[in-house]
Amino acid sequence: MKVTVVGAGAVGASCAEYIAIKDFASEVVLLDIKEGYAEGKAMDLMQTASLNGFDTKITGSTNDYAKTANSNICVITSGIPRKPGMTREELIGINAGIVKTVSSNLIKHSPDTIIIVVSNPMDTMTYLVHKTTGIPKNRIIGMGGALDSARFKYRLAEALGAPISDVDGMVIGGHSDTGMVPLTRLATRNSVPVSEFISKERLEQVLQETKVGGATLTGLLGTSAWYAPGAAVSALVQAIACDQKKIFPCSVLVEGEYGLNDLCIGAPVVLGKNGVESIVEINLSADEKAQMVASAKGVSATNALLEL
Ligand SMILES: NC(=O)c1ccc[n+]([C@@H]2O[C@H](COP(=O)([O-])OP(=O)(O)OC[C@H]3O[C@@H](n4cnc5c(N)ncnc54)[C@H](O)[C@@H]3O)[C@@H](O)[C@H]2O)c1
Ligand SMILES: O=C(O)C[C@H](O)C(=O)O
Repeated sequence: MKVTVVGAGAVGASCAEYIAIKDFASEVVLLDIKEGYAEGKAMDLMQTASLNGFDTKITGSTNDYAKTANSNICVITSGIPRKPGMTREELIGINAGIVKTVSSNLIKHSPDTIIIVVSNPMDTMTYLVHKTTGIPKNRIIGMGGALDSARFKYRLAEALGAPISDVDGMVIGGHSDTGMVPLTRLATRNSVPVSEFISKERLEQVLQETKVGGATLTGLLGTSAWYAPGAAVSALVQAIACDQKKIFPCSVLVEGEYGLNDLCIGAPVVLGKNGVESIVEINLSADEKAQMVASAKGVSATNALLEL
């Protein structure tokens, strides 16, 4: 199993590290445009192998896509992150050009690859990859919901005073400060609805904290987060590489699912060796459906800014 990660910055390196530590891939290629940067990160990570006990071979490349040839999975993290006070949508001007060039180079060398898009604004960047590469929709996956759901579980556990492993919950919709749809109605503590443990008001606070999870970290760090994003990407890569058939909310092209068309947006999907094996349509309440429609409107408005 060969995995390429484009962008050896904060998220790309964290993602490569988690993939290596889980030890399911034979090879990870890190590629960056900055001279020597990916090679340096790869060497540093390889020097953790004997300490962390993995055999995954990590190599670096300065913009040489020949080294990525025949990758089974390619992750795109190249592009600029936001600064405090910015929205993810404001990154479109620079990141669209980067994602378009990078995805085209990847496909040239790995025509059968599955692409995971991370660069922001992620739903729009995922749509851009659809529009410009023409590869089948099951092989283009945007990472956002897996991260947002992890943050949701963190906030739920905090509110419940429970261990995170006791909590389950999912966030669908767009990966934006206003577009996320945390499914509080379906969240559970060991299969008991969380509403049985905490008040409506506290649950509303959890929902709001989840939606601005990325912005909160950006305010604290001065740039956006990388540990949980890297871990979320590595979980998707592992589900595909190991054909786990696990459900994750991912940004995928919807063609009628949830009543939506012609955009990529977060929905629960089964991930396996073919990438998106299926989109799972869960029964949403009228309010949740309305939130999905509003979220889709926001994503489509950003998509309209693309020069396709
Ligand atoms: N979808 C998500 O949940 C999620 C989570 C975190 C970050 N992000 C996004 O991921 C992106 C990367 O964030 P980061 O914190 O790693 O940023 P970073 O600045 O640390 O790293 C980005 C890297 O991309 C490289 N790069 C730029 N143009 C390139 C090109 N054409 N080819 C190859 N490499 C190129 C840069 O040299 C840099 O090393 C940002 O757009 C950020 O908003 C998304
Ligand atoms: O918040 C950001 O800009 C980065 C990422 O989308 C995140 O949610 O951490």
